[in-house]
Amino acid sequence: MRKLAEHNIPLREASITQVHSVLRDGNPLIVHTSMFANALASLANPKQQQQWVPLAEKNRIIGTYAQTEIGHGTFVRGLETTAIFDPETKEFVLHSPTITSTKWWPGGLGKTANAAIVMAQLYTQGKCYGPHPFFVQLRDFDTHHSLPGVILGEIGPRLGINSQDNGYLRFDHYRIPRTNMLMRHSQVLEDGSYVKPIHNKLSYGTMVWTRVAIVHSCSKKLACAVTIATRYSAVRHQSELVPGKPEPQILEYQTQQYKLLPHIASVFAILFSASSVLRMQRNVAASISKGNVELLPELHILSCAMKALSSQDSTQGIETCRLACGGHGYIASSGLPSLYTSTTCTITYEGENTVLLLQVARYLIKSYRAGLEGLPVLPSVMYLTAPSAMHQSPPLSNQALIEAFRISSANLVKETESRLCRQFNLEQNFHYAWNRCSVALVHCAELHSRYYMCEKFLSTVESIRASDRVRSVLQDLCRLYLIHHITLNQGHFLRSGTLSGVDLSTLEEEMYELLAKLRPQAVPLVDAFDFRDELLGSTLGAWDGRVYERLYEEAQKSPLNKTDVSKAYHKYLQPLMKSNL
Ligand SMILES: CCCCCCCCC/C=C/C(=O)SCCNC(=O)CCNC(=O)[C@H](O)C(C)(C)COP(=O)(O)OP(=O)(O)OC[C@H]1O[C@@H](n2cnc3c(N)ncnc32)[C@H](O)[C@@H]1OP(=O)(O)O
Ligand SMILES: Cc1cc2nc3c(=O)[nH]c(=O)nc-3n(C[C@H](O)[C@H](O)[C@H](O)COP(=O)(O)OP(=O)(O)OC[C@H]3O[C@@H](n4cnc5c(N)ncnc54)[C@H](O)[C@@H]3O)c2cc1C
Repeated sequence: MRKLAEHNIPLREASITQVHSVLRDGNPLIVHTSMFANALASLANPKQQQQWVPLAEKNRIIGTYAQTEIGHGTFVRGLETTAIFDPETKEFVLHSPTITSTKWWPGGLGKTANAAIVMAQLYTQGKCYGPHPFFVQLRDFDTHHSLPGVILGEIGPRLGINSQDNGYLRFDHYRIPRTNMLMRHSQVLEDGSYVKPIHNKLSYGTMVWTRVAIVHSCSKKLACAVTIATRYSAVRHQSELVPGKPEPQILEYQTQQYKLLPHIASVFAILFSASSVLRMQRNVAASISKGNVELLPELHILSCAMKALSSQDSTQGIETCRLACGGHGYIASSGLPSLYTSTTCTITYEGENTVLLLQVARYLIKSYRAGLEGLPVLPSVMYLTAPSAMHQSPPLSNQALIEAFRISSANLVKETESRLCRQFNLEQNFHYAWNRCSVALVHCAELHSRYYMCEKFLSTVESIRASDRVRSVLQDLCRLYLIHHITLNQGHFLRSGTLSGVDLSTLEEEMYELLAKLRPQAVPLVDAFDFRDELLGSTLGAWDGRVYERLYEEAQKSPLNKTDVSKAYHKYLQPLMKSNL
């Protein structure tokens, strides 16, 4: 917090700095500095902002974002917490009517936060208007005691991020002023009448913002993991590459290069996509403040697509890096286990990935159908019905590979849409038919998202300002990324006829050459991420490469090493040894 103040960084931008990496196992303020700060910035009206933002900036108010309930996470429309307007007192009455309506999970809610943005079903004049955000004080601002009518606590240990006190929260007819409803987009007036927003999903804006921030953070986490595993692979010598010769650095093994280099490339692919979605988000935010919501659906879909892909890629990449370090990757001091546990949650939170991919698929199918009917579709999906440009680029050039992605994705959407129609004819119910096609629909979304990420990687590398040597390394990395993902998805390319078996063999051959070509760049590339040792927090990945010394020094810190004979010997082991059991 002191660093943020020193550098004049507004609270809501803290999450896209490295400030949170300092505490590797999560921290209780992360939702305060990210979602809470953003909800105030984007959902509160100017008067409300004047009232709460300065207090939040000074950390007098520490907030969280309380949406998920123990019985409802994905399906936001199904939330049960109610906020019923009482025109007599001009207050909302917040209530948790059932066990399933208990708020569950919000970060920092357990012990840290004294306020929350609560998503609750808004009722006024006897009518329900769906989930809306409310500013709710939970604890006394001086004593920190929870207020009467507010029941809260911490939910217990989790797979990771245990330094963050995820909490639960219930309301017992708890009253808040009318003016605590966040009223930038929709309002309840004094007489109880409801003023609707210009787009009915604007109250979901904080989720969209956070999905974009998550893409950035996934790139950083993966960059940490590849830094650790690559440096370690340059220090570690094992086995014989040629019988009788000295043990080589494990980075010399092609299989090790295959484990690491595509994930180094992935850091750039995710980062460049994140920057592109962030730019779009800033444009959309500016348009919304002028009353234009035209591009909101496109932003929603791209943020869903990139959040899903980047969380999946970084989680898998971190696990591959851990495995690439052999036994030492399993030790906590390597830093890799906590990187994994603090990243795998991004697959689930802020929209479970399958659910987000189905949102993307819904958009793809709708856009495909609109395109066929000659209706306007948004830029990122025009390719679904636009004529193919496959033959315009030299065979197997980068452009040709991007075109192959585009055509394969369009082909898969077309095929899945036909399947959906056939299923609809059988079921006579769109929703059942949709469910019957949902595995294929997720594949459509994944391929489209991968195409977008590949395209962003390539277009950024082509336009980036860099020296020829740096550009050439980035071009090789980008090429490796494209080929790697084509080989992983080869079925789609063969099915669409965009690449032949011979093409795939040629590309595979090139991939193996690229691994060897990029091997000398591996350490400089991860050094260029420029993580301080304190941020990496790894015995395996420190800049000086003193892996064994650090492992040994770290072992000395184990509490069990404080005494030669542990208490457990006297209490359990010695009696056992003497017991003839
Ligand atoms: C340091 C690191 C960082 C900081 C890290 C910070 C730590 C974070 C900690 C974690 C915090 C949390 O998890 S907070 C809780 C997060 N929870 C979630 O993300 C819940 C996920 N669920 C949802 O978002 C929704 O329920 C969703 C699945 C989209 C379905 O919503 P609905 O049922 O209301 O909508 P649907 O019927 O499916 O769709 C209706 C239409 O609305 C559109 N639509 C749906 N959502 C939209 C949206 N947000 N914006 C625009 N449009 C939207 C759809 O595209 C459809 O368009 P048409 O097709 O045109 O009709
Ligand atoms: C570490 C962590 C921190 C969190 N922090 C917060 C926070 O600060 N604030 C907050 O409000 N929430 C928070 N959450 C909650 C989080 O947002 C939800 O867990 C998430 O949205 C998923 O919802 P769920 O748990 O209900 O899963 P579910 O929706 O029950 O998902 C379970 C399974 O059902 C499937 N499924 C669900 N719906 C569909 C569908 N329509 N079609 C196909 N399959 C479906 C999913 O794919 C998944 O496989 C946090 C969660 C975690 C793990």
